[in-house]
Amino acid sequence: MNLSGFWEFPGGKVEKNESPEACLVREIKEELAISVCTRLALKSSEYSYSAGKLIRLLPFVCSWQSGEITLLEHQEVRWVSKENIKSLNWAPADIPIVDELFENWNKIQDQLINYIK
Ligand SMILES: Nc1nc2c([nH]c(=O)n2[C@H]2C[C@H](O)[C@@H](COP(=O)(O)OP(=O)(O)OP(=O)(O)O)O2)c(=O)[nH]1
Repeated sequence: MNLSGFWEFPGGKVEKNESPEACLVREIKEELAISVCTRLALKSSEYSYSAGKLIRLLPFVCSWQSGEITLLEHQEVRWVSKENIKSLNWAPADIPIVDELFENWNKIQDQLINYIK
């Protein structure tokens, strides 16, 4: 809630003995009610919102496997294009991830095309 009003990628904290990929699949199911598959890891981002507390974001590009998006925990969801991604008010820790997506948009799309059935 202290990041209320900022845009974030769906996700959450890794539980004990859980891989980052399994965590993301679980969190997206809990938050958006859809099943996804992790496809591509992006660079991690470390950020300190308060002294002595560091968070590390481990981003993955995913493909949507099944289900319809239902907002179970968030206020709003939005699909964004390359043209719009930088204009959103992102949580500070997300900015390097947004920059990586923006810089590599076409390359990432080319890599993901292999997963389209
Ligand atoms: N999911 C997510 N969290 C982010 C992003 N950017 C960012 O700074 N954060 C921060 C907010 C939180 O301090 C932390 C993730 O915590 P969370 O509240 O989403 O985790 P969770 O679902 O496991 O929540 P909880 O069980 O602890 O309540 O990372 C982002 O893009 N996505």
